[in-house]
Amino acid sequence: MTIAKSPLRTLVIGAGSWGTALATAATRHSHSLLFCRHPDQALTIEKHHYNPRYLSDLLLPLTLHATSDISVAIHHLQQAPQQSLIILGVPVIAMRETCQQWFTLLQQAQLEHIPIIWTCKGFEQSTGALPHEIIHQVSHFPHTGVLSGPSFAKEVIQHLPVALTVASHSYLVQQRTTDILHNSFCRIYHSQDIIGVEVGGALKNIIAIACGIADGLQLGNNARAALITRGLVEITRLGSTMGGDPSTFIGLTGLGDLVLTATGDLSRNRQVGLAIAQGKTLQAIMDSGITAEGVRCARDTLARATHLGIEMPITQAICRVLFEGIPPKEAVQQLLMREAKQEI
Ligand SMILES: NC(=O)C1=CN([C@@H]2O[C@H](COP(=O)(O)OP(=O)(O)OC[C@H]3O[C@@H](n4cnc5c(N)ncnc54)[C@H](O)[C@@H]3O)[C@@H](O)[C@H]2O)C=CC1
Ligand SMILES: O=C(CO)COP(=O)(O)O
Repeated sequence: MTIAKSPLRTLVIGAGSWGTALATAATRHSHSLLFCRHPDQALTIEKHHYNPRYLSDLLLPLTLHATSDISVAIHHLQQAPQQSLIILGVPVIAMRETCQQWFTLLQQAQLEHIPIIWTCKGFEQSTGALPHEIIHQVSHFPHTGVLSGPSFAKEVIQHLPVALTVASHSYLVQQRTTDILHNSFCRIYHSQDIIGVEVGGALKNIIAIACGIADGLQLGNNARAALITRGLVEITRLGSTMGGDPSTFIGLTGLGDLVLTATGDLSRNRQVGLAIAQGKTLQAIMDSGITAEGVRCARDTLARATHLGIEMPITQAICRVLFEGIPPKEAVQQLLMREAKQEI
């Protein structure tokens, strides 16, 4: 079926790198509209087919449309409410505000039955809530889920192969996400483990920072492999205590995303680690406007782990470096010099 004849419609809210990439992937099987906060951004995408603020060197498909007008976005969904999907592509820091604004509008337009998926990775700072908890606090919309997995936006815009997991208790969410995003370069897997998927996505960012630091200090391949493996143990320990299925953490959204961001230089969290190892201050790094959710997540995770009595030595070491100013080399020594113990 040609796109002109497709009944499917996608609205992506949040025109950062990942929102732009997913809106691009969605043009394969649906009429895809990207909602931008800034009118100039929407105009440039419409007229010149690139996002002037994110990944601006990549050309976007002519079939991708953009708007900064909320009424246009709502009208887009009203054209085919039974065939639509909404993707929330904003970071966790903007999740509550975005949901509060949009869910009211969707309800007023009687569009609350449209499946909604989100992509953010982390805990809300003020409440410690996971994204699905924010969603449920704001609304009781029936068809919601999380989309996650190892995926650099740049590669997705370039149509390089990627595999993602959508976790939801709603069959409609899984089916609509698959109908719209599953194609010859993008595989969609299904899961019901929302907590496991969300916790894996949030915590891998902390280990990506740790690997960036280790690589920046030139500690070698052995050190990186140890950090990834022991990092996965930490993620699984906390994640399963929080209610995630232990097997989720060795899947795409756990180990998969961990390997990607711990080793791939496109990862902003890894870049934070590399910059810290070069002696840059956290303040200077964050002032550059980089979205690196592992920084906030490290503090929130450590607080949660301490509360639950769970040991997370790598996370603790990262917090010492990021927030207490301990030199990275000293934190490495402290990690290595802990008492020998049983591996499993
Ligand atoms: N970039 C990537 O490759 C991937 C990112 N993700 C996740 O997707 C989420 C979004 O990431 P990116 O697009 O990379 O971030 P980004 O920094 O590139 O873009 C963030 C977007 O959110 C919007 N935004 C920020 N604050 C807002 C607010 N208060 N209200 C409304 N909109 C706001 C910005 O205008 C921007 O469009 C993050 O949680 C990230 O972890 C997931 C997979 C891949
Ligand atoms: O989550 C990501 C890929 O799956 C993107 O990682 P960064 O946020 O570290 O860039």
